[in-house]
Amino acid sequence: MLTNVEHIGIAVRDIAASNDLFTKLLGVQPYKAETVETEGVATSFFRINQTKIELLEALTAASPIARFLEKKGEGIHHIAFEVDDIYAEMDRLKGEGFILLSETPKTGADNKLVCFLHPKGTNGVLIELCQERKIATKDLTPSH
Ligand SMILES: CC[C@@H](C(=O)O)C(=O)SCCNC(=O)CCNC(=O)[C@H](O)C(C)(C)COP(=O)(O)OP(=O)(O)OC[C@H]1O[C@@H](n2cnc3c(N)ncnc32)[C@H](O)[C@@H]1OP(=O)(O)O
Ligand SMILES: [Co+2]
Repeated sequence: MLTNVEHIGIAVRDIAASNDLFTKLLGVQPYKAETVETEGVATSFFRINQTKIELLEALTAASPIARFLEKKGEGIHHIAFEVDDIYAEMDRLKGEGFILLSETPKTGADNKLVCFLHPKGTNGVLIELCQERKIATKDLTPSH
């Protein structure tokens, strides 16, 4: 099940300049910055109540963000939905005919499991599914 919008991803050319811009716009500073090597991106995150904004700058020419900036310029790059069970959602959405961009979940920011749906199958909007990694409850039970 999709439970809520987890974040909105915005592609930017210069994350330092955009951090200043979004700090002025939102009235809060980014609460974290993270490099995600597998996607070739530097990110920063802003939060207002439950709403999260992810700024993304390309670190390599092969990054999806570099290609996006080249073709479309800066702007909204993706919408990420939190899911309770990413494997179940990937199966369900594949069954509904959506195009998954990976067969298995990848590791995203915050060590979450993520999977993308191709924008060609979603009215031109890149969709990210993301799920918190679950810690087995037995790992939290104190041993006696
Ligand atoms: C930080 C980690 C993580 C998190 O935890 O939050 C992230 O958010 S990572 C974000 C960056 N990673 C990704 O975007 C991974 C998924 N994306 C991809 O695999 C690719 O970008 C793509 C969607 C498959 C497109 O790649 P490719 O086919 O190589 O690029 P093209 O430039 O040729 O695009 C083809 C086609 O698709 C359109 N497009 C591309 N990106 C988007 C987009 N974000 N939104 C809407 N449309 C998009 C592009 O314009 C092309 O259209 P046409 O020109 O009409 O063919
Ligand atoms: Co994202």
